[in-house]
Amino acid sequence: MREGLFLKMLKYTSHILFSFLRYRVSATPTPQTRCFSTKKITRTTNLNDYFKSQNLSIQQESILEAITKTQSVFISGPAGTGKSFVVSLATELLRRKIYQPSEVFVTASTGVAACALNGQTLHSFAGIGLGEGDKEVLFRKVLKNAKACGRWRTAKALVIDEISMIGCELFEKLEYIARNIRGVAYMNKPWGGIQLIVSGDFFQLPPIVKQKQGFGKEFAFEAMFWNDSFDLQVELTQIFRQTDTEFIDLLQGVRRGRKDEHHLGVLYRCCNELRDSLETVPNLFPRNVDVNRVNEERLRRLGKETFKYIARDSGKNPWKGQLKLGMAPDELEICIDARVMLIKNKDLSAGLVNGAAGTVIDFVEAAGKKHCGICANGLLPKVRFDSGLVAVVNPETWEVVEGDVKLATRTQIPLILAWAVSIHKCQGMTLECLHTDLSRAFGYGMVYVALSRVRSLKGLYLSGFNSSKIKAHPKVLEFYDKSFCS
Ligand SMILES: Nc1ncnc2c1ncn2[C@@H]1O[C@H](COP(=O)(O)OP(=O)(O)OP(=O)(O)O)[C@@H](O)[C@H]1O
Repeated sequence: MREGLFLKMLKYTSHILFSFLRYRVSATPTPQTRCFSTKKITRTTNLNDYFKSQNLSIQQESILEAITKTQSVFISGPAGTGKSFVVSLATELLRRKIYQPSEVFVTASTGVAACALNGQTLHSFAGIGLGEGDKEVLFRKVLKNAKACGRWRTAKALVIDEISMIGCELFEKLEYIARNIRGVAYMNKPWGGIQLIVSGDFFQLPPIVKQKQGFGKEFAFEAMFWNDSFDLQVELTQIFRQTDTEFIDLLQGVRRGRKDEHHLGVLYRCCNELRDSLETVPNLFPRNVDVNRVNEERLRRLGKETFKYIARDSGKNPWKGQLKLGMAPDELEICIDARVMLIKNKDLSAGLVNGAAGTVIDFVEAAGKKHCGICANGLLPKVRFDSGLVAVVNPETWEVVEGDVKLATRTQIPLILAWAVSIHKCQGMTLECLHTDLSRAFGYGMVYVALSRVRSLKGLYLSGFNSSKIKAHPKVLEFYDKSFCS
């Protein structure tokens, strides 16, 4: 009886404590020169000291504390609030301190997002192929797949990044599989008792769903068990990517589909400021056909000798296939003066980070076997980054890891042509400057994703902009107003 009362009080106190996290606080800009400790978490790490060394915001720290207590958490918030950053720390924490590495599965809705976390797509983890068929059909499909069954049954924690692109139907089907595959003892628990760490911003790119007729629900938050799936739902509010308060306000408005006259004026001015210097600025396009066309045209226009780098892959499908869908291309063709962009963090302190743009200035002999056999002549590109830093870009390896086991790898030069990039591919990136042609923007959230990549208004150039392209889905607005009211 007493124990019941104690548990109730504990639940009530934690409810009060965490309900404050559901409320927004004003976006406070912070300096961007903070550096993070690269210290690894081990079983003996003192977590208070570790959190301090990471310069976490109060909200970020509270999330990690809740995760340490094995709570299931939904981490949301505007672009640049550090959702992915917290997810990476949470993964380390879960693997090194709370569970065994093999009990923690890291997934994302898309190949690009999964590769960024060295994880796998949610579809591959679940063993559901394309996810077609009703929940019972998929459940039986998973039962026939010993490896997928093994994953579901060993999982103690499941990380899902970029949830905005997972549809409601799929979320419900996966919950059903989790609940039914893990044995009778877990049938009454949401997700069969697996601790969920889910992250994403529903104001960003929505799911591409083939709707079952009459289903009527699109977003994962509309799922039957959404609220029961989490002990804590947090909207991070402190923005780290931008520091200029006017730009932060503008982005917050665009995120919620607001067409404030002052902000529209600012955006239309960004259209008028197109200059010659645009030659070197990355162009973000809504559609891949435009991306490929522009990159191809600009490469050929240079008329220089090109060098090809062919990705080297290991492992089996579907993991190998997932790496193909990631950022590193099958074949990278570049030449001197080609505009390129880094697609992996190489040296945070030197600013060699995912999204850093530059120009190829030379090809140099690779020391030792550093070219990893991905280019015929053994030469590696030397790039002058826009920050002024010059670096030879060595091959990097992307991995699909399950626990401590590598399922597949791809080795390639971590560069892509950067005259043009698709808005879908740059979700998650931070860019110093960009030009985006929004004339063919479609759907909800696309304008917001494009604009929020850049650190400041100084670096933003627009064309084809029309205020009707700023759109927030009414259901998303309602969900955020209900769940994180101010
Ligand atoms: N506590 C922090 N202190 C300083 N910088 C931080 C902190 N948290 C995150 N950042 C930095 O802010 C930038 C944006 O973080 P991140 O990409 O994780 O944001 P996000 O919310 O996932 O954005 P998006 O929705 O666009 O993917 C990164 O450069 C990251 O290193």
